[in-house]
Amino acid sequence: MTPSDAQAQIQDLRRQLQSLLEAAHANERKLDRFDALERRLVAVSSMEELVNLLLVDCRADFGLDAAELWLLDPDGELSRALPSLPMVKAPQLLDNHGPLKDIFGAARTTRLIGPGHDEALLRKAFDPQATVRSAALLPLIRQGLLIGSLHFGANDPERYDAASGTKFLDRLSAIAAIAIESMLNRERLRRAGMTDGLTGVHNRRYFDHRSLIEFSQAVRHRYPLACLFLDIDHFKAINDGHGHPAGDEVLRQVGGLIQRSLRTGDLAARYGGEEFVVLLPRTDLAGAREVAERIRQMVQEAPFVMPEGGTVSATLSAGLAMLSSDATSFAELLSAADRALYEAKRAGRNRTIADTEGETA
Ligand SMILES: Nc1nc2c(ncn2[C@@H]2O[C@H](COP(=O)(O)OP(=O)(O)OP(=O)(O)O)[C@@H](O)[C@H]2O)c(=O)[nH]1
Repeated sequence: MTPSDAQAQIQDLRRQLQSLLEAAHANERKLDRFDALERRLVAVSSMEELVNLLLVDCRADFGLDAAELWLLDPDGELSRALPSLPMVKAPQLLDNHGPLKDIFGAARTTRLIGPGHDEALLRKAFDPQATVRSAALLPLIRQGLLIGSLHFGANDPERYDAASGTKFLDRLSAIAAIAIESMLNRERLRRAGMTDGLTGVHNRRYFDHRSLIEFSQAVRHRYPLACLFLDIDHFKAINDGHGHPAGDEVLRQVGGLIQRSLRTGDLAARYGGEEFVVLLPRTDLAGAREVAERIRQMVQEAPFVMPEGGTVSATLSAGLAMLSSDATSFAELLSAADRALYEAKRAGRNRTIADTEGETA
């Protein structure tokens, strides 16, 4: 070997060493980023924070071009809860396992897709506008069940290829699945604490809390606030004539019907047995009367279909009051609406009566 050959060999070895060092540094940085992400994942405190972390922050931190989260939501629980949450990008909710099966089949392990492979799957897994050329599709599994999937996509065709290792990604998907499951459980508990178990509308506890906020907002910003008390007529006779479960079913359906008649920002709650209360912020007397009458008529016309067959009919009475300009407490509004309800019952039921004492509109 000549001195110049030896020199060239040393140069070559230096280059190899340099590139190994760079790869080691790159891996270390990658490990640090995963580490930081894992720590943030286990510390999130709300569903929206978790979704933003997986879809927005991950994308920025890892230099991805697309990120998607699919969550299985067979009974529509998430589709009811998520729209009210402030999220930059929402997860896609699946009402069945089909799309997850298309990706993972029976294997349910991380799938790396490089260029020229499974392009139809890439189009399914990402927004059609994203020009994803390679991707990592991560299954989210909890207690042996596939609960969703997390998709990372890159325009760079070399970013993910089938031969790469998936150790980091497997770990990330396991932690993401735990974080999602515990967030869903927390969200369920939170909602259960403010929801009436039978009718699905808010419970009295939540109403007591929210009504004080609505009251002070209406006073501060000087906008009208209407309160309705809605009480099913002769409910005892429904229970006595058709049985308690039939009474429960009527209550459940009336609750749903009230909820569907309201706008976002209105508040409906089950106040007691067969009595509901509704708060309508920024609504004047005429508007509130219209809402009460709409609900009353819908109840009057509804055949309440029973699960074991047959129908039950019902009517309800409504008492309506407006927050008066000199009101000093929310209780005054409640008792005015209650008084009006009493009048509606006394006048023959199945009607709406507005309290006139505190009326300002
Ligand atoms: N099925 C069922 N019944 C309930 C529930 N909560 C309260 N009730 C019943 O609702 C009935 C209310 O009866 P009342 O207060 O006498 O009033 P009403 O028969 O509706 O008569 P008016 O309000 O005067 O038209 C009672 O028989 C309660 O037992 C419930 O969750 N489910």
